[in-house]
Amino acid sequence: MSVFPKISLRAEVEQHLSDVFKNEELLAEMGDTEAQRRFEDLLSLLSHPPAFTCVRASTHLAPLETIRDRLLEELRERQVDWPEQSDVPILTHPQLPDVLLLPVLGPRPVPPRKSEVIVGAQCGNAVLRGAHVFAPGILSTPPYMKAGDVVSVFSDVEGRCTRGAKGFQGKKAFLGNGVAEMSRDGIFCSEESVRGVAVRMVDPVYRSPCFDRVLPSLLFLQNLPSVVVGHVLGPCPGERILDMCAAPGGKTTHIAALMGGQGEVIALDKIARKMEHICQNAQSLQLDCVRAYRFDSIRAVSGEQSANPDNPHGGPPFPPESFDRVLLDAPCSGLGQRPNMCCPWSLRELTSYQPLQRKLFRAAVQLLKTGGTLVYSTCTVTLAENEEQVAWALSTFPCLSLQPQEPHVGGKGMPGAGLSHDQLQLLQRFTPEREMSEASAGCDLNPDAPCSVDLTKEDLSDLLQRANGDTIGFFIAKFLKS
Ligand SMILES: C[S@@+](CC[C@H](N)C(=O)[O-])C[C@H]1O[C@@H](n2cnc3c(N)ncnc32)[C@H](O)[C@@H]1O
Repeated sequence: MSVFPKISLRAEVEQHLSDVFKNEELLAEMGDTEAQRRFEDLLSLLSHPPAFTCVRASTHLAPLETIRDRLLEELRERQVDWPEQSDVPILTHPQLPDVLLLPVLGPRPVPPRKSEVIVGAQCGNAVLRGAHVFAPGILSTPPYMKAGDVVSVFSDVEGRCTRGAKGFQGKKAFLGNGVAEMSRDGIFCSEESVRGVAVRMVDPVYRSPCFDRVLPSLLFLQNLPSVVVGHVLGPCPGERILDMCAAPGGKTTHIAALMGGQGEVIALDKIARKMEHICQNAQSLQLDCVRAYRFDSIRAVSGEQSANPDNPHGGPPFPPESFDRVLLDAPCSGLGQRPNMCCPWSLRELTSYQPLQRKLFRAAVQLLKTGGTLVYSTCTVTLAENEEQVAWALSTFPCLSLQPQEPHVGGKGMPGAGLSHDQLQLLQRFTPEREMSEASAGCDLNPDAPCSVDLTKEDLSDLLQRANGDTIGFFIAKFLKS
């Protein structure tokens, strides 16, 4: 089996999601058969990678065209690895001026070899999105594997393989073939922790360029809906902006770039070890208006109306109404992430996020200035963490109103939380099964015949439609506080 036919979920979770995706309001809108078909498409698409690799270009440092040309040059230099890489088109996006899109080619028919390397599910997901296999991701290799051996790479989708095993008979998904750059002993028997590429993928089931160390100051790998969030927030130079759940800093750095480095972006995250990623990313993208603090954002509102005397450097907690704009990219069940072949969570775990998100939302509303903008986003597909949160927010905070989003490239909100037709239109839900039903599959790139860079207008429009639709699952709501 190349890639799992659909995401594997616990029965109780699948039943819960089925109820959500076939709720009464939704059934009234599209009928039973269509709702069922969309739900099945969703489960199937979640186990596969999105159709495009999206990179955010540092347009605060160089024009988009220059960055695209530099990327093309880089890919041509890597031709030795994959000759067809230089023939893959690099698309720009008409509504996202800092985005470059590269089609992911696959699934390709790749014959598996006898020698098997097993990698952890997270590592496997990265391989399906173009990465090589790094040593820490490897769980099992053949007993005598040496550098130069050709191996087949499999993902341990259920997390059952023990590190250092010499074989594995559990559920595994084939990801493609590669060449070992390290021996088994080099990976498992070293006294220090081993880093670096252990298997270079030469014939992957899904082909997409590896962006490891490619133009690090000019490119940032980011899912398309996440780039949309930065634009929807609409930061302006000179403003003071709060990113409440910021690590690893993808959206923080985007916000800072959109402000041209002028103003202040305060980035908070609760987890200490993640803070260095925010700082490293800001540094590598040459953005010095980011201030990152380890802090629980639920407690980020200070009691006083004046600046916090305990923190002369302007860190948290902050007085109410301190920020022009607030981004709450909330911790969530992450069910929109792709590819994801297996989610082992119980129903209780899956549904545990709503209360935490509401506590964070309360702090966000307090910290936002009157007249300011609040954007709430998640990378999940459930109703409880998305539309239901919007309905709750609108009834709990009369000062909030939903706002149109610019750009709006995703679909509308999902019925089921009692929101009106007009309110749903103001929400942006990225849900890959929408692509299957609404977009034309007109310009499918044949995985084995490299696509010419000269595309017709129609091909380009089909590809962009696909890039907007076949993304990770994601949700965005924009509010004004008055
Ligand atoms: C969806 S991720 C954020 C991704 C980030 N916005 C980006 O674009 O790179 C959610 C983050 O929220 C953080 N988090 C969870 N609870 C938090 C809290 N109470 N206060 C601050 N951060 C929190 C997690 O550590 C995690 O890094």
